[in-house]
Amino acid sequence: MTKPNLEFALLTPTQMSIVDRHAARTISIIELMENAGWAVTQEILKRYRPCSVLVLCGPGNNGGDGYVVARLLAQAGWAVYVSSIANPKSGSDADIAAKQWTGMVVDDPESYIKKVGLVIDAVFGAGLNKDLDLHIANLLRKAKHVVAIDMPSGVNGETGQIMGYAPHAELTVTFFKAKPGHYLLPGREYRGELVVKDIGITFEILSQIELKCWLNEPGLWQIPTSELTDYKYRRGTVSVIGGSQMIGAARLSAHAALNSGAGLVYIFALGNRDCYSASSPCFIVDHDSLETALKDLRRKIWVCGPGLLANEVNEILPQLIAANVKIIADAGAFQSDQYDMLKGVSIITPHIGEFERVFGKIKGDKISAARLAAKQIGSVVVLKGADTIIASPDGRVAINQHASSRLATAGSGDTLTGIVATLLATGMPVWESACAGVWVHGEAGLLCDHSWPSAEILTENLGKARDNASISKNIVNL
Ligand SMILES: NC(=O)C1=CN([C@@H]2O[C@H](COP(=O)(O)OP(=O)(O)OC[C@H]3O[C@@H](n4cnc5c(N)ncnc54)[C@H](O)[C@@H]3O)[C@@H](O)[C@H]2O)[C@@H](O)CC1
Ligand SMILES: [K+]
Repeated sequence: MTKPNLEFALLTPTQMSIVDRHAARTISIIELMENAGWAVTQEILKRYRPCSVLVLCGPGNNGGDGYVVARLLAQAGWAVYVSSIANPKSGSDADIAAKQWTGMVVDDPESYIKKVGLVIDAVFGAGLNKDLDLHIANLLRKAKHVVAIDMPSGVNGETGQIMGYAPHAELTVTFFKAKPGHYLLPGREYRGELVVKDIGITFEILSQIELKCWLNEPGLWQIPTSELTDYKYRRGTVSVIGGSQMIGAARLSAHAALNSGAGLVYIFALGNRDCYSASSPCFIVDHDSLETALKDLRRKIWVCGPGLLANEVNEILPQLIAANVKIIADAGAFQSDQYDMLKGVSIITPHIGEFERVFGKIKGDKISAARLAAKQIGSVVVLKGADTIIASPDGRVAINQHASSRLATAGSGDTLTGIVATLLATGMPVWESACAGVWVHGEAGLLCDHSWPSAEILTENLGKARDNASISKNIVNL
């Protein structure tokens, strides 16, 4: 069993409170709060000129951090006003921090919030457990420049969903590890610049937590690099089912497989064979039956779905599943709400519309929905979007932020299937192949020198994108 990656681990607020409890054995909460406040203050001093500041403090430890920031900014000579949105519980750590604030406490934050140069949002952090009251929302709504401690109040740290209201922060400073809500939409759009600060909690504590969620970055997975002794079969063989009518999608997928490093790419055409043959001298277009193709033990990776009609998928997919090959299913494979037909594939790559067609409307958050779907069909689910989620049936989830709107073009999904197929063909494990493929896809878009690449142009950048993903990283492991 490989050790979980610590560098890119994301912690839910619940996991973070477990970390706090373990940390409290060696470092007191009040000390952690002092460190947190100090860390936030340093980041503010780096970015803003001295100005008047209103610190909005909630009743919990997030508010406690706020009182520390207020004290340290005042010590630095800033004009600081504090407003207690709710008083901390008597004797609590936040209460201790509040008592150390001896400056101005204002009862009418409304009259200050528009006048001050900066608002520090220390209302709620990890402890947010219900929608923001209207009066808190209306107050925060008036703030112009906001620095959020841990999370903009109202952003759910686990799901990124907005609970009633949340301010748009320019900067969010969080502690020890980022939270999924910092990267999931819509939360990601509310947190501004994100800084993760060490506040004295050691990484060893993470061995007490069952890590389940990561940011999708190189180092979470490793892509094989090219070697002197490479030969085409070692690079990997990818086979793509080509539709009889919509022949562009399978070709894009096949091109993406070739350009991301597959040694051989076959197209098994269900019609229009000559068009497939003419489209690239590098494709091998099958002339024999599917049964014969599946007997070739080197052809273990198949793409099924791009450009396929429902009846074509219904005919081919069961044969591929029965042959026990690894399948990446996309597009045409998502035309029915019978998810049972996907059992036996390795990876599915639906966008939200396709996902909901197969698994039903997403109720609640996307991570839970993708995890459940992965479990239901026993396959890795790549739920595509601006915050693509890659969920494994064993519960692991990666959130991808390495992408841009350059990927929002027809055929872009077909290229993703080709990349993922190539990586799977290298022998990488399934979830890791999907994660790495999503990152490489995003990188191919970012490498374009303009904002509007076609899917064909994306495929041209894939070799370089794969190289960039392979650049060795120092991986921190327990
Ligand atoms: N994670 C860490 O290592 C550390 C965390 N600290 C801070 O502690 C915070 C977490 O502290 P807490 O667990 O006390 O949680 P919070 O400070 O986020 O708030 C919890 C309190 O707010 C109430 N509340 C939650 N949502 C509400 C709503 N919508 N309306 C009204 N009341 C609501 C809760 O009932 C509870 O009383 C973190 O966000 C961080 O800022 C630091 O102080 C120290 C170190
Ligand atoms: K906050």
